[in-house]
Amino acid sequence: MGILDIRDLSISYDGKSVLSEFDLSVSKGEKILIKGRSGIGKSTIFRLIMGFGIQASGEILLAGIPIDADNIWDVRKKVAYVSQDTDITEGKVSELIDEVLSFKANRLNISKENVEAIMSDLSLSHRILNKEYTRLSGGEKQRIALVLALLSGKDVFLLDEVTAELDVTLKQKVVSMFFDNPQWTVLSISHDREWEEKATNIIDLSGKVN
Ligand SMILES: Nc1ncnc2c1ncn2[C@@H]1O[C@H](COP(=O)(O)OP(=O)(O)OP(=O)(O)O)[C@@H](O)[C@H]1O
Repeated sequence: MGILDIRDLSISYDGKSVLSEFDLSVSKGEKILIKGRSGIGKSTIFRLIMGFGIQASGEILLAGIPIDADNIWDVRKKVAYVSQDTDITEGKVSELIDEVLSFKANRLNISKENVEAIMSDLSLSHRILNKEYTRLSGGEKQRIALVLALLSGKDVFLLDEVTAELDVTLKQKVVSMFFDNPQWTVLSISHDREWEEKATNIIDLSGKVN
């Protein structure tokens, strides 16, 4: 049993099979790249793990416990999800960061210097703190969403195309930020080769689908 287990997962939309009898077992600390052509069902897997209302058969377990409607909020407390849709929130960037840091569990180890170091690694100037999130560029939103995930204190990450809008240097930095921590379990959906080069396991969904 892993930190995350997917067993016999099948999904279809309007009679068309998207995923069929899909199995995956992820051990703590693994760094997984999920790839496969557009529309094959990669994002659907993440949405199911986070409990975003899709009918499916099969089972998903987090640390051995089947995810269901009663415990989905526990799952969301433990798993950081950065979706392709970066229009996730609104408010000033500084307020969003303060909100994440205000959760008791996160206050323990994170200082203002940590935040500044992460932002500087992602080439984000401190001036962005005063901007409205909704006014940021696509790449800036993506990087702030990553900062929020990195500060969340969680240790399982589902990252959906989070480097798509970044330049090569930033892509490499983001991959290192998530993959270099041996404690973190990371599943990344991406077409970027920077993830493929460092992943411990590559799941290619092509050929697994009807
Ligand atoms: N709510 C929905 N209703 C109907 N069809 C859906 C729904 N959500 C996803 N689909 C379909 O399921 C298939 C898989 O979608 P998904 O977003 O998982 O693909 P993906 O592999 O992540 O693609 P991409 O690489 O383009 O992001 C697509 O054909 C999509 O149109």
